[in-house]
Amino acid sequence: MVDFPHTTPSVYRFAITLKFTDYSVYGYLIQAVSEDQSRLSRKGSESKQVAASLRDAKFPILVSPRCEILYFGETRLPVLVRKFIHTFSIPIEGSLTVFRVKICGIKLKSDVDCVRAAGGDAVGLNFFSKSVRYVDPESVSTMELSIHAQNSGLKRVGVFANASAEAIEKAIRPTSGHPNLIDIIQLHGDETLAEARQVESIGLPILRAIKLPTSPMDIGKIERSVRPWIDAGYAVLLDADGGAMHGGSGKTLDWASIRTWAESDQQRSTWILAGGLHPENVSEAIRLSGAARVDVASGVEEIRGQKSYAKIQAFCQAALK
Ligand SMILES: O=C(O)c1ccccc1NCC(=O)[C@H](O)[C@H](O)COP(=O)(O)O
Repeated sequence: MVDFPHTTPSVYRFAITLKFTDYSVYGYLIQAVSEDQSRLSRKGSESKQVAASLRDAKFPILVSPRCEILYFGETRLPVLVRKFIHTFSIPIEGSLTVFRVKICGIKLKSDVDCVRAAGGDAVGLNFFSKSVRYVDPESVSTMELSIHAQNSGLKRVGVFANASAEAIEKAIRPTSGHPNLIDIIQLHGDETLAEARQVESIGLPILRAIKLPTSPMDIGKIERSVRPWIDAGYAVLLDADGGAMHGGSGKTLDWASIRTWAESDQQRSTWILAGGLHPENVSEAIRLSGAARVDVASGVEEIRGQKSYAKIQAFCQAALK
């Protein structure tokens, strides 16, 4: 897996490393990539340092002599490369380089400033109208909030629940010609894979929230919930089932179960721990679950729907230590 420093988020939204051993698929890939009009370099890359030195290069895809594909895309993987991955069942070793700490449901520019100062690297803009954290995508204040988050170097994750692809697209680009309000689409409802595929056409990476029971689970239960989404190329956010409100429930998952599943996952898929985290339990949650990435909404609020700066600060400090 290649992880870039978070200092250049506007250059690299994510990097993916794929490994394969059968050289016959190599030709297929080159064809797929060039058909997709992506620029291709056959220079090798064997270390993080080499990959990092390519930061300013203009090659979104790099196939190394060791048969690794590195993709440095601004948006999702090119369609034909995705097809390639599925056709040959290539295990994805790294996936969306998303974020380490996301503070979800921000509403104010001062929330953004606080997240940035605390060391968080992503904010969630909640576009689910029934949420207490909802922000109207068509309002000027939301547009300004989004621009401020982008200028602050934070990833902007748009949270949706059961919205159609058309509605999501409209929310992301409320006026024609306006830049996207967000960088990543978080699907937090009961969307099917087929519906998510339609959302893909928008051209932004998708993060799939998987709502799990709060009680202990066996590997099979978690695996059945997450695997179809991981196989489809999405990063997953593991959240406690919040019932009709979908998210922001403040309920915790059984972290030991999550760890057992994660350790059994040979693909080492990208996943984010969410659900009931707060400044006092986040380091324990990370220790028990093995999470490398965390997300929080209600746990950094004193008044429901209103962020507490002391809590954001304490949360980030505990999560990043
Ligand atoms: O936060 C909400 O109100 C919400 C409503 C509907 C769908 C998703 C929502 N939040 C998405 C998130 O990513 C939350 O951070 C996640 O559900 C965890 O919430 P919490 O348990 O409050 O930390």
